[in-house]
Amino acid sequence: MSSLSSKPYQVGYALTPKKEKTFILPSLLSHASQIGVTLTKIDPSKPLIQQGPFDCILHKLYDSDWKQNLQDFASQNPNIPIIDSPGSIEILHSRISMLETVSKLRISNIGVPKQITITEVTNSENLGINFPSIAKPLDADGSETSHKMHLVFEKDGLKNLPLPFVLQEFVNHGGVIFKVYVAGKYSRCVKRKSLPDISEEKLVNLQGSLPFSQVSNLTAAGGGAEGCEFEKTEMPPENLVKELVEGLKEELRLNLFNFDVIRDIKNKDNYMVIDVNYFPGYSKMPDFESVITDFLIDVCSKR
Ligand SMILES: O=P(O)(O)O[C@H]1[C@H](O)[C@@H](OP(=O)(O)O)[C@H](OP(=O)(O)O)[C@@H](OP(=O)(O)O)[C@H]1O
Ligand SMILES: Nc1ncnc2c1ncn2[C@@H]1O[C@H](COP(=O)(O)OP(=O)(O)O)[C@@H](O)[C@H]1O
Ligand SMILES: [Mg+2]
Ligand SMILES: [Mg+2]
Repeated sequence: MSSLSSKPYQVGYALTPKKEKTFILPSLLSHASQIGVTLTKIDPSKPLIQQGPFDCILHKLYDSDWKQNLQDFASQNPNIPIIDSPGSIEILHSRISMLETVSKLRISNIGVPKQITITEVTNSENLGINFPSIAKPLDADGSETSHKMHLVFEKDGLKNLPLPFVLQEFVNHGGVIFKVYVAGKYSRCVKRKSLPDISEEKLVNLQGSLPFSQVSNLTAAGGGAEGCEFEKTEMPPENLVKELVEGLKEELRLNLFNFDVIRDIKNKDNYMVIDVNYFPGYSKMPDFESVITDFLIDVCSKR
């Protein structure tokens, strides 16, 4: 539970309309205001210096005018925390660099699936990637297209996919994914349903590629771990999650992110990180209001 902040704090936020709708919820505003934290909308098209005063800035906008606006503000207000630095966020905008941060940590039992970047599709070359695999848009910049993925069952399935993309080996993981949310010193791991496993038997009958929107066609029941199996699925070891969170925080220098982890069904000690996102959908996390308010108080009081 949040404790009363020592003084009133003003937090300015600059978000897309969609993000504002899912994050700036009445329940967050009311919890924060009870504790002395006011969240105020920033007009990103006007100089930040003329708005406020703010004790910290929260943002998830990436256009160059906004980045310039932030930089001008930062040079005049070097002590006001900006959550987070655009330079640090940028690492997560490529599906290659986002996972390189995980590989750099060299934590035993934690890896990433084998992946390569495809900029053109030729007939001859051997890609060194096993099928099934997933084609993911290289850019993970929050655009509509950045989430449009395809399951690819054979080399022929690479034709006609939007370039450039990352081709990543599909790892059977029992249809359950773990999502780890980080907000400053707080972190929380939750499980969610994921894509179903693809057996060798199923694979022989699958051709070409399939957009994710049609993946439910793969299973009679509509995909993912079925009710009971999902409930029974064990969470990953707490110390492993903690090591990963601390390592990623240090490597990325970010306060607000989440990452997706799967457990390899072939070797249950092995975990793979498949995705890292900046400022994810926190409202789906347990205790969202108090976690975010406590985080904001922490940031504002440290400056
Ligand atoms: O990948 P998962 O874990 O499902 O989380 C998604 C991504 O983080 C999206 O960010 P992006 O598109 O930048 O990858 C984000 O959209 P926005 O931040 O753009 O809104 C969604 O936030 P909510 O819309 O708050 O649910 C969030 O639910
Ligand atoms: N290598 C993989 N093996 C198995 N399933 C995967 C793999 N990569 C992604 N998935 C599945 O696809 C979903 C979307 O992929 P992800 O990389 O998380 O994209 P997004 O950035 O759109 O969330 C994941 O939540 C998971 O269910
Ligand atoms: Mg994801
Ligand atoms: Mg993502």
